[in-house]
Amino acid sequence: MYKSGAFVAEHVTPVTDEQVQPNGVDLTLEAVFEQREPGRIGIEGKEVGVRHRRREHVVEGFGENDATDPYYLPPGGYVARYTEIVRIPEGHVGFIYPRSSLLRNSCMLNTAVWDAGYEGRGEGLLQVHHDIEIERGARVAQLVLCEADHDDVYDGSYQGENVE
Ligand SMILES: O=c1ccn([C@H]2C[C@H](O)[C@@H](COP(=O)(O)OP(=O)(O)OP(=O)(O)O)O2)c(=O)[nH]1
Repeated sequence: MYKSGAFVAEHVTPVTDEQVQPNGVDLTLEAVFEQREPGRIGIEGKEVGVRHRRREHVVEGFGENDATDPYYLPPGGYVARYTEIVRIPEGHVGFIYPRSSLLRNSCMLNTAVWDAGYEGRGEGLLQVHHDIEIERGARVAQLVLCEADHDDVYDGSYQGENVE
């Protein structure tokens, strides 16, 4: 059974009333990264290739704008990091869906499974199929939690990621 947005909100920090939806909690965009070096998925182990944080105001041909300008993203694949720290409680599994306004603007957020016991500021693959502007701090995704059986809890290399 999927849990209510109010329940999900207890496991997201920080969270405002505006982010709490009937069935989940909206997550906001903290940063956008562009991959510069190859990564590697091995039979044992994996490596994330070098990525560079994209500046908010890169607009081809328009020079430097104000630091408060939104991200201007031409078509391509980007790694999006969420602002909020998410904790997946035991007895649950998390899924993130893109905000539908992204799809309606020819963009997609690809996501994987959020394991019971995971805590951190996670990331997703932002596919841009048509130029789009996204403000830092804008809602881009929705986290939902579903009750789930499991044996162990998450103890992988991304545990505690991006949490100072
Ligand atoms: O779209 C997603 C999906 C999951 N996660 C977080 C939560 C999840 O619990 C953790 C690890 O995900 P996964 O188990 O898929 O990573 P892996 O590639 O198998 O690495 P590891 O073996 O270190 O867990 O990353 C994200 O940040 N984004």
